Amino acid sequence: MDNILEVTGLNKRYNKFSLTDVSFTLPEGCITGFIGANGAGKTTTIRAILGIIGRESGRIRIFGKDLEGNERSLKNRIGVVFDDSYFYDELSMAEMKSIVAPAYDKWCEADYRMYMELFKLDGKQTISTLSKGMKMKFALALALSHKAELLIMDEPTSGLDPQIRSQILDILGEYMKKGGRGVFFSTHIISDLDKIADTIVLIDSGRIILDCEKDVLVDRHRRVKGDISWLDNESRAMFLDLQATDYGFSGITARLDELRRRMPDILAERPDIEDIMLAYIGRGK
Ligand SMILES: Nc1ncnc2c1ncn2[C@@H]1O[C@H](COP(=O)(O)OP(=O)(O)OP(=O)(O)O)[C@@H](O)[C@H]1O
Repeated sequence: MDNILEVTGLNKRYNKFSLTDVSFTLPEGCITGFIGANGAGKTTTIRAILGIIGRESGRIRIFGKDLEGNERSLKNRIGVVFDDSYFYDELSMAEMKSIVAPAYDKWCEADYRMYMELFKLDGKQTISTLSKGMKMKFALALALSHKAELLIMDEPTSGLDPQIRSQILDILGEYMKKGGRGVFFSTHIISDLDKIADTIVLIDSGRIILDCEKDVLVDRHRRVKGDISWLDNESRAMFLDLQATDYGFSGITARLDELRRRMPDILAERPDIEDIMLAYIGRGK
């Protein structure tokens, strides 16, 4: 399987924040969820990938090509959605589309009309009068109407109601049915990941701390519970995150077998992705 997107050793420095040695890949046929706390560096990473902001070092390869020197041809193959899209508020959607469409060699008016109809959007409506959900759908219609093979989206479902979110996720599922494609999207909504992500990349304070298939991630971890008297310093160290009271403990571990050997009576449950994410970023629930 080829990689659609490869980010290697990306470093970007702001005054009070740095992306440090950010590396991950998006394999063909994969939907990757990009997660992390507020301010962890998701938008900065996405902007650096797209060349919207510069970087100190690092390599970005899209469809096996460096962004530098291939910007025009690569951007033709990428659909981009930001959570606050750069639209001219005073224009109608149809006018905005007329500005965007000529930027793409493979703009497909039929696809655009199909998505506008699916989303029940009327092109004559002025952008300033659109609700957040309508704006997001319009952004998605634009991103999906030029035969893009890679979708990069920054929080495409944030602030949307469950019905619209579900519709957008279904469309992404449909989009992936055609081979050779990939989706990379940031989100705070863990149920989005449950529904459609194949792999998960977790960023914390500008560093990638997990890059893993979703199912493998969940299989590898367990929430373990037991009596407080069973814990000693060595077993405590086997948890990523541990909450203990006078009576019992509960924690996330990737070392279930070792813990079972030391404490045969522990209870082990499958954690959800949020449990695992919080354990890795060190905050606990
Ligand atoms: N142009 C800039 N100049 C200086 N600092 C910036 C700039 N843009 C972003 N930052 C800082 O970089 C850090 C990461 O911001 P970023 O928007 O990438 O986080 P995020 O993970 O997308 O957060 P959220 O989930 O809240 O959207 C923040 O501390 C932010 O203040």
